[in-house]
Amino acid sequence: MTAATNSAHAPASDEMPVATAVIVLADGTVLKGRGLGAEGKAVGEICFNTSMTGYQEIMTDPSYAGQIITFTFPHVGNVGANPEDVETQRVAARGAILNLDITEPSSWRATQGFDAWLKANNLFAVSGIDTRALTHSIRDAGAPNGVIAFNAQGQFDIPALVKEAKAWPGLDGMDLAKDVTCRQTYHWDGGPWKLEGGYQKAEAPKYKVVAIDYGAKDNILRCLADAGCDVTVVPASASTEDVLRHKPDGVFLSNGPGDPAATGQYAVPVIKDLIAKDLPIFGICLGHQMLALALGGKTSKMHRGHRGANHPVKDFSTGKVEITSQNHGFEVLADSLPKDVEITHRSLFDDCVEGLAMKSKPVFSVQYHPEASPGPQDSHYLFHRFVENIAKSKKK
Ligand SMILES: NC(=O)CC[C@H](N)C(=O)O
Repeated sequence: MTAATNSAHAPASDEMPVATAVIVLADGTVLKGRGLGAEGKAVGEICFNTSMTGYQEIMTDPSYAGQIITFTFPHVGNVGANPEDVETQRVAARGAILNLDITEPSSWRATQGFDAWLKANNLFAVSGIDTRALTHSIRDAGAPNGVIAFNAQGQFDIPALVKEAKAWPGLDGMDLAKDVTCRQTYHWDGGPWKLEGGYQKAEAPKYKVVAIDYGAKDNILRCLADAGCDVTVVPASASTEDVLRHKPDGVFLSNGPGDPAATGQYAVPVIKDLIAKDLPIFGICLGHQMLALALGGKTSKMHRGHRGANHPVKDFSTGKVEITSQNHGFEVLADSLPKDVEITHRSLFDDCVEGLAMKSKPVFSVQYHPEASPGPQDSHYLFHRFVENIAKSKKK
């Protein structure tokens, strides 16, 4: 982008009494708006998400570590925040870029305003930005690095912020799973959410699953528990022995932030060992990418990535199209996959690999988010596919 832009719905920057927040991109572009949440600043990759709901789940998805999220939907914050709609307790995203100001929360579930929630989580946000223009620029030029800064007095050292944005190395080659993974092994015992009574206890589990946490969203763990898995969560650095000690019937590889090639340095050898043990394996997003690496494939950074809750994906095993929730900036390169791996799912937007499976073993993964949260639940069947694989392999 070359010029400062402001929303048609918000006063232009020169009419604004004081711009209390800025977005400063590495190319020197400055976008001015109103600060929300906590005062301070953060540097990261500026991406966009097209979901119309679920801003709290998006902000708490650990896969957004190192990223500042532009919400293309203009009304963000209008149903407030509550303690249930979070995907992790430690927020990893670095900030939010909004078009309209946050209004008073209007939902029976809200316990606080989104602004207060951002502040309580030490997150920086800016409203009054022409998010449409910013999104078009990301679409055309790729996701830029930038700084989000909120200062109530409107005092910003712009050249220093440009320097900071330029100096940030970017997500390519960055391992962030080590920052967001759990510190210790724990047992997951949360179940699905019901309108009456909120989160339930899961039904009596049938199978033991170890979930390797590279930055797992809680709803994945809830979906595994709901499908009949007794889930033990281990840190990203867990060794093969650490995983096998729990005598799992199956292993789950979680989503997570950063570059799979960087995270794979320590995770891929463990995944290779687990494949060799013939354990049923299911991977989601970063887990899918690292499974591909363990199988001999390659990943690379996408131009703008896929982030939203309306991405059509085709499942070639059934011929069905499902509308999926997505959040990825890296992809598995189809041509890099060995013969024993088939591509099971592809994006109907750009043909990108969205799922793969080994032909000879009960090992499969998807690039998108079947747990939704937010988004449609078309893909929940994958948790049952994993459990069926476990049931079959136990019968052998
Ligand atoms: N949601 C995820 O697991 C994201 C995976 C990876 N960090 C990517 O951006 O592609």
